[in-house]
Amino acid sequence: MAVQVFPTEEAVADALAKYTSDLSKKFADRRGAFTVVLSGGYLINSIRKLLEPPFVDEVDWEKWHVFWVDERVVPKTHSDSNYKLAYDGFLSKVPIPPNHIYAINDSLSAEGAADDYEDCLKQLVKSGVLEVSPTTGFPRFDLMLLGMGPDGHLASLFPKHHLLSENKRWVTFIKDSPKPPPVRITFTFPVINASAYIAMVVVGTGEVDAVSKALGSQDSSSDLLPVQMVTLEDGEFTWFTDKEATSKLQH
Ligand SMILES: O=C1O[C@H](COP(=O)(O)O)[C@@H](O)[C@H](O)[C@H]1O
Repeated sequence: MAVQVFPTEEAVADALAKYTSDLSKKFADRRGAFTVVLSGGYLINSIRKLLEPPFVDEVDWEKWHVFWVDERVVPKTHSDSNYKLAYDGFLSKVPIPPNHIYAINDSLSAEGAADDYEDCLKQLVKSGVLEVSPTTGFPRFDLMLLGMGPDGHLASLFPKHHLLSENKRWVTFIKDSPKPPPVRITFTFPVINASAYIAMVVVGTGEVDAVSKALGSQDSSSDLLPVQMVTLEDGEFTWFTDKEATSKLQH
C-alpha cells in the first residue's frame, strides 16, 4: 500500500488526473480497453482535472469502459443517483461511447438490479472487455477510483454489516444502508480485491478519524474498518490524501 499526502486538495486532483491518464494509456495500449470503476460522493469532484488540458486531449476516451462500485436504487434522474452525479460532473463532458457506460437498470428492484449488473459483468468477461482474476475467477478491473465515508465505508460496504463477508456474489444489494438512501447495490470485497489498481481518494476534514484509524492504528482483525479490509490479490492500492485529511495522523 502506498500513501501519498499532498499539501492541498488541488494538488491531489492534479496527481489523480496524471495517475489515471497514465493508467489509461497503459491499458489502452496493452489491450485496447480501460475498465474504470467510479464511486459516488466527493470522488467525482476529485477527478475534475481530467477534463482539462493536457489530460482531456491525451486520454483515449473511446477505450474507456465505466462502471460503478455502488449505486443507489433510485431513478437515474434522482439527486441521490451516483450515475447522475458522475454524468453531470464528468461523463457528459468527455467522448466516452454511451454503450461503454454501464449504469444500473433503474427499473428493477434491488435484488433484480444486482443480478442484472452481475450478468452484465459476466457478458463483458465473455466478450473480453473485462478481465478475470486467474486465481479467484472474480472480475479484475483495471482501475477503481474510490472514496471513503467518515465511518470508514467504501462502496456500500459498511462497518459490521454482514455484506462485508459476502464471498460468492460479484454484485449484491443492501436494504438497510446506515447512510441514506437505504437501498443500494454494491460490488463485493472479492471483486474489489481482484482489482489491478485502486486509488482511495480522501481529502478535507470530514474523514480525519477514519483516516487516522485506517492508516495509523494496528487493530485486531475484529475491529477493522471496511477500508482496512481491502487486501488486493495482485494489485496496487494507493491513497491520495491531503494534509487536512491526515491531520490526526502522527507523522
Ligand atoms: O454513499 C456513498 O459514500 C461513499 C463516500 O462518499 P463521500 O461523500 O464521503 O465521498 C461513496 O464512495 C459511495 O460511492 C457512495 O455511495
